[in-house]
Amino acid sequence: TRARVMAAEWGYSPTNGPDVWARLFPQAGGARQSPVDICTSIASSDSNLEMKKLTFAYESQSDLRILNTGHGWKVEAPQSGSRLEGGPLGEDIYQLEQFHCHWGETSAEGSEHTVDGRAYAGELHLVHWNTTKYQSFAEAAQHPDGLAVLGVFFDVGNESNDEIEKIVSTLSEIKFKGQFTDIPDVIDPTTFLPSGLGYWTYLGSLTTPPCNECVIWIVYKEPITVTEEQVTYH
Ligand SMILES: COc1ccc(N[C@H](NS(N)(=O)=O)Oc2ccccc2)cc1OC
Ligand SMILES: [Zn+2]
Repeated sequence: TRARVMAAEWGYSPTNGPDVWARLFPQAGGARQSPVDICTSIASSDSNLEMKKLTFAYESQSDLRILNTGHGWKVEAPQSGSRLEGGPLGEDIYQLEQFHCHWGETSAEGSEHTVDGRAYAGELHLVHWNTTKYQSFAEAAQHPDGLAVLGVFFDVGNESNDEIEKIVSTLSEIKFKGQFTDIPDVIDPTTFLPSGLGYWTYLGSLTTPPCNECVIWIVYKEPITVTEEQVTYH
């Protein structure tokens, strides 16, 4: 039936959106689903998180492939030389796999997480997987400590972000879902991170189907500034 056909293509409308994802993707009905609203008044500061500082090391890469996923863009950036560790990640080392962005029709909305009910213009996700315990990204995505995703909020301001511009400037070549192209510039993921490194962390899930409950979320408190053009659909 049409309803079944619609549900097979998940999205964000009333007939195929988050409220019905659990029909096709059972994990979407789970107890640790993302995104969440971060209530800063009940977020507790955890002293042993400070003890083991979160540290990261990335490589610079050029000719990265960017894909239009139909729900945003994704840059495949497997970096065997990258390391994310410490903080909430225990003794395990996580490696960068890809990064992608969520944004909205206007700069009034677009982020997946909200902070005390407030949405940001967009949100960048740097996705890492646990190479200490698992042999592949796909395997890691089946385990509760398999993935670690760094979230960085976008605030709209007057200055553009040069690194984001390297990505956004290629979007005109991939207007349709499934299209991809290579980013000629050298990209250093370190430059996406805010200067203030305070963060919130919680155990959650992929925010889209299949909604696997396999993500240790690390959401930076400080947004980075981009221009309106850099975070809105054209
Ligand atoms: C099986 O592996 C995955 C399957 C699906 C997603 N979706 C992802 N979820 S998120 N926001 O939690 O990273 O969302 C997007 C949205 C736009 C572009 C790319 C990803 C991520 C996965 O691995 C990270
Ligand atoms: Zn995401």
